[in-house]
Amino acid sequence: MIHRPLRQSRGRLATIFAIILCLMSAVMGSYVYSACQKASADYTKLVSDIILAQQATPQLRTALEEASHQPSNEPIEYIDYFVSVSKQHLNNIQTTIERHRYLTSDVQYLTHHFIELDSRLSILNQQALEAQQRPELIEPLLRDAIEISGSQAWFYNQLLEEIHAISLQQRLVMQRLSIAVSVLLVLMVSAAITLCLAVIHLHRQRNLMYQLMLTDELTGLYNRRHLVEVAFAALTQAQRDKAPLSLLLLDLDHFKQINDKYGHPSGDEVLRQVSIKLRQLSRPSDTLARIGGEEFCLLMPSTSTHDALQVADRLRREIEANKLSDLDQHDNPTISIGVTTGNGGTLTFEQLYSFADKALYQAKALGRNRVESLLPPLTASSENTDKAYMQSLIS
Ligand SMILES: Nc1nc2c(ncn2[C@@H]2O[C@H](COP(=O)(O)OP(=O)(O)OP(=O)(O)O)[C@@H](O)[C@H]2O)c(=O)[nH]1
Repeated sequence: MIHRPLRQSRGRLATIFAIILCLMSAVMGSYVYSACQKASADYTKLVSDIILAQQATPQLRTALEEASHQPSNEPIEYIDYFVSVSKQHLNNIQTTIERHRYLTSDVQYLTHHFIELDSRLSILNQQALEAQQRPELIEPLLRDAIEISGSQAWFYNQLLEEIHAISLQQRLVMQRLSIAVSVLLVLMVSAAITLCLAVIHLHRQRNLMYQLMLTDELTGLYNRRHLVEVAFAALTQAQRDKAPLSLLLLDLDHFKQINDKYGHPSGDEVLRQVSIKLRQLSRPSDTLARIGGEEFCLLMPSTSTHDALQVADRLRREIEANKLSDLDQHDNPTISIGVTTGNGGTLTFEQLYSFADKALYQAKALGRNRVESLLPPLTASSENTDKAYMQSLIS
């Protein structure tokens, strides 16, 4: 049998372990959630926006270069077209970037290029308007536009490289994520198992505690607390059914001498052996309890005084005949028994007990190893009959 404090500390450990597992699961869960968000970000639209912008840039540049070789009013239109297409691409890219919050922080360092390119395109637009009045401005304007398209090409390249690096990170995150999910699953399963074990353990503890509360540790018989509870219910039932309820008080004779001669452990063994014998001899519907050192009680529902006296005498004879190997033959224990019966009246357990106790006292006084009965006043008339019957049994 496992020692009780050990059981308790095991239960506490299981609870602590379960709490730690739950906390770890929560931490892992939040990590998995954020990693999932990161890994699931879709940059396809952004990449296609950049590639479109990248593809448009050389065409615009070529058109601008061609326009610079044919001095006419047409370059202004080219510049207008260049500005509006470039602004549109920049806008698209910026909007898509803003939609991906994990990406925004990674490309933060490129933000000022956005602003710069945008403002340069706006200035170019203004200058194009002026150049309509002053044709000499067209040439420097075209040079500026070509330079801006170069900056754009560099910028788009940078962005693509950045996204490529981010997608590599994503793959890494995916790998870590799958490991984390596996760990999380293991943790959750362990937590569930530990919790189940803790619940089972607590349930067993509770049952054991309940059993300890109701039984006598030395003999395994019921204790006084349980007897009183059962007696209360049995008395109520007996009163309702107007049925008899008998109570036997059994006390080992000269038990002190056994203790003194053979020692306390042997005395304990005698108590255990006598308990086993009494349990074997009593009916399952009766309640047998150890209520004191060497004192036992047998509660017998629906049993008349006549039947109770028969049972008592059988118990007395069996205990007397039951030879215990540890003791010398003449030291074999005997018992004295006090019997009483409630006949459906309003007797309490304490009153019934005091009648049985007085009967037991009488049995001791009359020489021990015998059965005596004492009935409550209302049924006293039957007492003489029982006593006469008992006397015949004893003699
Ligand atoms: N070994 C053992 N002895 C116990 C236990 N409980 C009580 N006793 C002993 O039981 C003895 C009871 O002594 P007494 O009350 O004088 O009763 P007795 O010697 O049986 O004498 P009578 O009842 O008058 O026949 C005492 O010596 C107690 O120490 C127990 O759990 N184990």
